Amino acid sequence: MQFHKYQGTGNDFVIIDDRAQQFDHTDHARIAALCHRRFGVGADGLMLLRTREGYDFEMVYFNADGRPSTMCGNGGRCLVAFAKYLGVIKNDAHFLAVDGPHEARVETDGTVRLKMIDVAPAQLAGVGEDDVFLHTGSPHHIHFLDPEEHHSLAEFDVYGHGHSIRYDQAYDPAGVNVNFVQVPADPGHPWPVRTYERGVEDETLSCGTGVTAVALAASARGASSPVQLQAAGGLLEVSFDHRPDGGFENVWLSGPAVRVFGGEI
Ligand SMILES: N[C@@H](CCC[C@H](N)C(=O)O)C(=O)O
Repeated sequence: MQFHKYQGTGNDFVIIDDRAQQFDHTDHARIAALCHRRFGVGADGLMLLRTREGYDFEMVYFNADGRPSTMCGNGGRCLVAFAKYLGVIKNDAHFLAVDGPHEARVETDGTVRLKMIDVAPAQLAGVGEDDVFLHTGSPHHIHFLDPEEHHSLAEFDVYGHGHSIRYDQAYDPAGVNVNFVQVPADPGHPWPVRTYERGVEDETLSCGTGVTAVALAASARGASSPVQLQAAGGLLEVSFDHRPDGGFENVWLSGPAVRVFGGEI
């Protein structure tokens, strides 16, 4: 069986053209083995591109632990680039993912823009206003670093703090992804973000639904659409409109999505 390796700002995926539905999606141990960084191909997740009536394709997503999960924004963007590579789409896509239908577009420079689900208002997720929760297709806890306490996100212990919030009782039993954000000196500058991902159980270089959640949360702190987010693996952009109820609509995530290599498994 052929596989393809893609990455979107360093969030990397094994992708399989499963239009013939020959991949055993119930074999979670095999999926985890393929994603293993030493014994497998190595990836943050695995996706199947399947056919689906009424859509260009269906996205079936698994985390690196081999289990199916909620929406993956960078994965969705990579799968759109893969659909173009296969000739399943030209530049525009309409596909089905676990959180519902999505539109997407591949721009001439290769940037892939993905429309995300509408998002409910941010909820406070701690004692102060530095912690909020948003569901952008996947659940995200966002912590804004206190500039008095932490001068640099680069030196912050993302694994240690992320792991403890991910397993906090408040998020039982599903758990949560955890994003740490440094407030830039000027809200028009890129917002530095680092993310601990559920299902990878480690920091990843970028998380699409995560930076989307950060951009929406940052709008309460002076950021206006479009917001640029500096993930460890590259730059992403999120645009959105405010809804009268405090939620968000017309949310678009944009950035690069690149084929790295392919092979046989
Ligand atoms: N990397 C993804 C998020 C993937 C899902 C996440 N690990 C979860 O289980 O919630 C993204 O780009 O959004």
